[in-house]
Amino acid sequence: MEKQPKLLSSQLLLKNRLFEVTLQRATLSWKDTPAAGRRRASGGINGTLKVGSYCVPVSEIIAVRETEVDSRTKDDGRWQKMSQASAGTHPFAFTVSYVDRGSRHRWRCSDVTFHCPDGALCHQWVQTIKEQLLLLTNRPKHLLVYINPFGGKQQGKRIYEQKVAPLFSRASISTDVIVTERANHARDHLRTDADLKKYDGVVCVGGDGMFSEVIHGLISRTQREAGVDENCPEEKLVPCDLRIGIIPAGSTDCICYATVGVNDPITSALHIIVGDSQALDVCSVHHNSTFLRYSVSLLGYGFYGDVLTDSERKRWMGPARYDISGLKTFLTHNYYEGTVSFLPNLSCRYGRWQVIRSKFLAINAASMSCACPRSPKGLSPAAHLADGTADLILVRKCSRLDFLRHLLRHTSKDDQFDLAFVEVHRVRRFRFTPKHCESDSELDLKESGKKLFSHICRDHPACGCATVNSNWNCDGEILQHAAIEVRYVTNPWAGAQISWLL
Ligand SMILES: CCCCCCCCCCCCC/C=C/[C@@H](O)[C@H](CO)NC(=O)CCCCCCCCCCCCCCC
Ligand SMILES: Nc1ncnc2c1ncn2[C@@H]1O[C@H](COP(=O)(O)OP(=O)(O)OP(=O)(O)O)[C@@H](O)[C@H]1O
Ligand SMILES: [Ca+2]
Repeated sequence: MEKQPKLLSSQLLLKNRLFEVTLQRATLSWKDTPAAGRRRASGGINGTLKVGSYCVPVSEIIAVRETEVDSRTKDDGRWQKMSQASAGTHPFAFTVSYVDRGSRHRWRCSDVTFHCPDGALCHQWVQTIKEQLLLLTNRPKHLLVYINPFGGKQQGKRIYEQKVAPLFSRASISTDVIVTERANHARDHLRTDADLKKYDGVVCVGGDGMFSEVIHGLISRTQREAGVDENCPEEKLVPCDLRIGIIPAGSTDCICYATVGVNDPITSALHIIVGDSQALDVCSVHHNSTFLRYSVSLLGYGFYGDVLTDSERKRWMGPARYDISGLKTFLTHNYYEGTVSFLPNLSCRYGRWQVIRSKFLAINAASMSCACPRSPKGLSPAAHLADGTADLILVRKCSRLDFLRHLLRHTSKDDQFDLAFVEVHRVRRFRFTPKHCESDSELDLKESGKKLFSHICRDHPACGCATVNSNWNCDGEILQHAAIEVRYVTNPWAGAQISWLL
């Protein structure tokens, strides 16, 4: 193997001890020098070389700067007193901020300060690291940020200002920040007003609903500019070339959790800074030939539709609304009759549609795992993020106790699909027609002012336990139609590349 030359190698002081510091093969490393005598054992970062040795890939360096030398310096958040001798022999210093990978996918920004014997050497280190950082072309420089001040526990603004903005500024990322004033403010601004050429990405501070606003704004704008008709289900959409980042500040945060592994604002900010990206599946939802919405996480009819419908009236409760509405919906135990048709993801290009007519407690299409703090492995743990398919989970009518067994398995290691009344299919397209609008009378019913959910189930006139139709929960938004057709909007064979996370 060809030996790559060291870009830089010097003996520098770190916390009053001499370290051999090298920059080589896009990695900054430092290790105790033999002259430094016996060392206490110390844990490594980002892959330990050995005791007292550390390395950080340049791709995980956030920033480097020359530092004022005081006889006291701050390392790892603690004040260290530099000995007079060290301050005298090494009066120049530079600080490297880097990603410190913690446990369970949690990232933090740590600082390490190296002291140099002369100013020229210090300057050379800073310049060389800066030059290496400039080679990383996937990092964003200008971002457009939308903050939903009312998402989740209404902490979006504080989270951004206290945890995220200081990191963006340290990484020399410039931002235009818009605090939204109404629902769909971000979507409409992206769709028509925003000067997108100025930015390398769009960041939303909020939950899944804010991410949904951003993808709707960006996808619609891109299609309009390319002359693609979103209402036509057969049209192939043009991919957007802006990346989208999420700073989690919502109630479910499942898109963030399922892509990053944790819903932590600092971790997400660091992923954005280092330019990480992840393709996501996006599916389009149509009713007849009318475009309704795009979805990236869950399309849920029955249980999750009813939870959402009920929870919207309890928004003031914050994230707890889902637990209260979840309990209420569970106790109500509604089921819905209808026909699900789907195109399985088989290797044959012209697969056959399968049709299932039944009574369902829930019909869930998970385009990704939908992992979230309530369910760390998600609704469908094996669903892929960008394969052009969804896992269609059909939960047929069963007893409350059986449904509880199914729900409980979302919170444990047990298989939620290994139950007689649950089946799961990996699909590229699907349709649903509720029994009561099989003749396409749904719209007429709505227009004549009859609320569908006020209909009493014919099977249970006495108890009134079941309504005729549920609503679709589309990434946390209620759809206006129960009869829908869903397809993955990009090439079903290559996987979707429509939107991607920073
Ligand atoms: C007994 C405990 C069972 C716990 C079962 C937990 C399953 C949780 C599965 C969460 C799946 C989230 C899917 C993501 C959907 C997002 O696009 C959307 C927008 O953010 N969020 C929701 O719709 C928000 C959906 C939130 C749903 C919460 C459901 C809570 C059910 C509670 C049932 C209690 C039964 C207790 C009986 C004694
Ligand atoms: N300024 C605003 N005023 C009122 N609603 C807003 C505002 N900005 C955005 N919204 C709407 O708030 C809704 C919820 O936002 P968001 O997704 O951020 O939080 P959440 O619903 O609590 O979290 P999750 O979607 O993760 O469950 C979205 O539908 C969004 O359109
Ligand atoms: Ca998928």
